[in-house]
Amino acid sequence: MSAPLSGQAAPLRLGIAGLGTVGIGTVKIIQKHAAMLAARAGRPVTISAVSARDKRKNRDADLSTYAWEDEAVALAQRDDIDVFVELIGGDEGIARDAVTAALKAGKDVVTANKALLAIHGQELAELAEAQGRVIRFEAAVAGGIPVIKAMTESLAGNQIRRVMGVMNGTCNYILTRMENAGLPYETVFEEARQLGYLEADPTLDVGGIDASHKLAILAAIAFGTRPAFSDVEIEGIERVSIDDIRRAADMGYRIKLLGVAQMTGRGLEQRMSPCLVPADSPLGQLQGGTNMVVIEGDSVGQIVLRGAGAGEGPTASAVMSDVIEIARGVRMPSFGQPATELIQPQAARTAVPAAYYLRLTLADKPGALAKVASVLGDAGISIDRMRQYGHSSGEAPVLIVTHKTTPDAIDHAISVLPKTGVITGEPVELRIEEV
Ligand SMILES: NC(=O)C1=CN([C@@H]2O[C@H](COP(=O)(O)OP(=O)(O)OC[C@H]3O[C@@H](n4cnc5c(N)ncnc54)[C@H](O)[C@@H]3O)[C@@H](O)[C@H]2O)C=CC1
Ligand SMILES: N[C@@H](CC=O)C(=O)O
Ligand code: NA
Repeated sequence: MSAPLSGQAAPLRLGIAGLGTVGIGTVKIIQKHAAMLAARAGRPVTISAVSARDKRKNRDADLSTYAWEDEAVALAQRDDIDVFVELIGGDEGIARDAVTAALKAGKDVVTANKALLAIHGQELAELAEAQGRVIRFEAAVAGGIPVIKAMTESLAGNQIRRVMGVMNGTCNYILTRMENAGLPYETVFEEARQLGYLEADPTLDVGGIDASHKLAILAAIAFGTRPAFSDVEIEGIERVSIDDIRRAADMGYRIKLLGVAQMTGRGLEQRMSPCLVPADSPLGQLQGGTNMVVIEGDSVGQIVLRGAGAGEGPTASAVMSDVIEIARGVRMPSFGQPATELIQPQAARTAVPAAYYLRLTLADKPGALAKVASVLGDAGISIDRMRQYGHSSGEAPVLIVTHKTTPDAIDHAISVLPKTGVITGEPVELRIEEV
């Protein structure tokens, strides 16, 4: 009887740079499931060498049998590795240098680095193709959710109409915790910091940048365009107040940091902003640090993927899916088609009509509401629902849900409203996304 395939074939040898949450998670899977991985990959998956900033640091895995490199670039160029696994992070500096060095040295690359891909993905994918290598990044978008493979493989027969989702677990944790515990943003932000949820630079999370990196990657795959992170219209969650979360809930909505990408006749729309979604929709129901990606294809209809977007196990699970794909000999182009064929997208600000949520604070005097209604009417905006809240001071909080209107009409109305002299404070305007 012949020996099993995994016993015959040469091992796939990895060099892992970055031994933090994701790096150690990846080492653990390889150590724990060696036989299973070999069977599935058709060959053993081994680690030849590793690299991180501090060799002496105590880590939650036995690394004693692997060679150590102080420099990630040196690791990337070693003769005894086939795949360079970049789990350091950052769009510039060492991660970019090491990935470039690996590709030039003829290695395949697996990375979880969404910032690197969103900003330098085109250049790296072209380099990989020129070298006859692959660069794969399932972990970079929505962590453990297999969204890259879903889009590049399972949905490859569809023209994608729209892709959207909640792709930053920290923001979703903050927003749902604010609602559930009735706490203000600042308190929950501090809680998230204590829990270790925030990136070293928290503005990447709460400023919507991390989620926008992910959206730019998905948009490139969905629409056959070069990744265009700098074209994403970004607004983070810093201005979302507990008041708006409560008022939105009163009207049957939840506030989510939602990314939406779609191709229209005007070009590629990519936006990341706090939006209202129906509380009973799949996105509205999403609690805590979970991610959700919604993909709409012309043949398949709507697909909803939900799961852990971060954390040691889920992210390492995605890294391993790429490693196994490479071990099997699958050579998938990074963005679903050859990088040189991706087109430069024309950036377009969204013109897609939507309903809007407006929260205004009116001076409590006769005719104030009539003036607001007249501004909205003049802008061609029709009111669907309106609610005035009890008040004790001379100010009256008013909530308006409009019928569908254009973003231009809303912008115009918001710019005119303060001139009526009946508005105190900044009007709050949030788009209500149809999901
Ligand atoms: N933590 C998570 O849940 C997720 C992380 N990612 C991405 O995975 C990557 C890694 O993230 P984490 O493991 O969370 O980061 P981490 O901060 O826990 O680990 C980073 C590792 O890189 C090492 N490192 C830093 N500078 C280095 C250098 N010059 N040479 C070699 N190693 C160096 C550090 O020593 C550390 O071991 C990032 O790109 C991140 O955006 C993606 C999805 C989820
Ligand atoms: N900071 C990110 C981690 C993974 O990408 C998040 O909160 O989702
Ligand atoms: Na993923």
